[in-house]
Amino acid sequence: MRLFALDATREFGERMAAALGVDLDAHEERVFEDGEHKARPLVSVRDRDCYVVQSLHAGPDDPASEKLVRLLFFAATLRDHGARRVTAVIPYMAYARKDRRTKPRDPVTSRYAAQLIEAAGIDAVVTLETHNVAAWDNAFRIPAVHLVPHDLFAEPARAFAGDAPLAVVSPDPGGVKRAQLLREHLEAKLGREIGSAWLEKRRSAGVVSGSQLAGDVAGAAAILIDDIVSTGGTMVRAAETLKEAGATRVAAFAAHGLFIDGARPLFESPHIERVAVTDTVPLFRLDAAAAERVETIPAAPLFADAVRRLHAGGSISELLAR
Ligand SMILES: Nc1ncnc2c1ncn2[C@@H]1O[C@H](COP(=O)(O)O)[C@@H](O)[C@H]1O
Ligand SMILES: O=P(O)(O)OC[C@H]1O[C@H](OP(=O)(O)OP(=O)(O)O)[C@H](O)[C@@H]1O
Repeated sequence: MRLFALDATREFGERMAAALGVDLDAHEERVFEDGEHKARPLVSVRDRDCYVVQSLHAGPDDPASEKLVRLLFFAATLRDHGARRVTAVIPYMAYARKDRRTKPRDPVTSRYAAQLIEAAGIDAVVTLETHNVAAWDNAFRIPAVHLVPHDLFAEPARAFAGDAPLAVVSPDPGGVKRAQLLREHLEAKLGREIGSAWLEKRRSAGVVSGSQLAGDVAGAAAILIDDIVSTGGTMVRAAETLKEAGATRVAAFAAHGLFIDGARPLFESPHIERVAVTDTVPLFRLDAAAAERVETIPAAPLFADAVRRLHAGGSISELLAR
């Protein structure tokens, strides 16, 4: 096996390598004077099963599209030099939110990103909790592994709720299945019944509307679960509605913490007691006080386990059933 982490995702790659008990394989990334770049492996990849780690969130130094292009070019380079298989390990998948047309003549960018990945000669992809699982599954013809963070959230959920009644809530209709699966996982893990609810939400031209709540959260500690926290607006709106409906406390859990502009509304909200995300996106947009309030759960061991199984022909379904 060869395990590479591109420079922008070096730290996450190192955490994966540590979980796998290996060192990252060496590569070189150079930027030319005009801003163009090249990357090459510094070890032979002939007949090797290669894994390339690159998280496609924007910032702190490069936009998402730059990181995507670097991943594509490096994967193509590995193929050119005889790699037997190339798997892209993408902790945070960019452009996943543009999974459908919402305006006339809109793009479906999530599918175009998948087409580019396939065109670069990548044989398989692995990501964590993308925006729309159906869109992810349908965009690729190559094996596309979708990991979920349910087990990563079990201990934070237990610590948050204690013995109080607990409800798992989706802040929008698109996340109902995600919340349902987390709730089922937590019921099995915590050994007790957990309630559910979901909220109405519509985003158009940058404006978010809708606030109806389906489900009963009165007297319960509520965990909001989402794929991403971006500005934090979705979580704040949902937390207000839950408190009005009688939830005693609210926590905001998401797989990916983008925390755009420091997500100030989230950290200033009197309604959100706890924030938990995985480490697929570093907290570079948060000041020290906000970062202190975030519980960051390592996802690298989960990715390492997935890579171990992919390399050995093991079961990903078993991994996700834990
Ligand atoms: N990066 C994105 N930020 C905000 N909204 C996004 C992003 N990517 C896709 N979307 C989706 O676009 C529509 C809203 O866009 P309109 O042009 O106003 O229809 C909404 O479904 C977002 O999820
Ligand atoms: O922190 P925020 O800035 O509120 O952004 C985060 C929200 O944005 C995404 O949904 P989006 O509204 O784009 O999805 P949809 O239109 O597909 O429901 C995501 O699933 C979160 O719910």
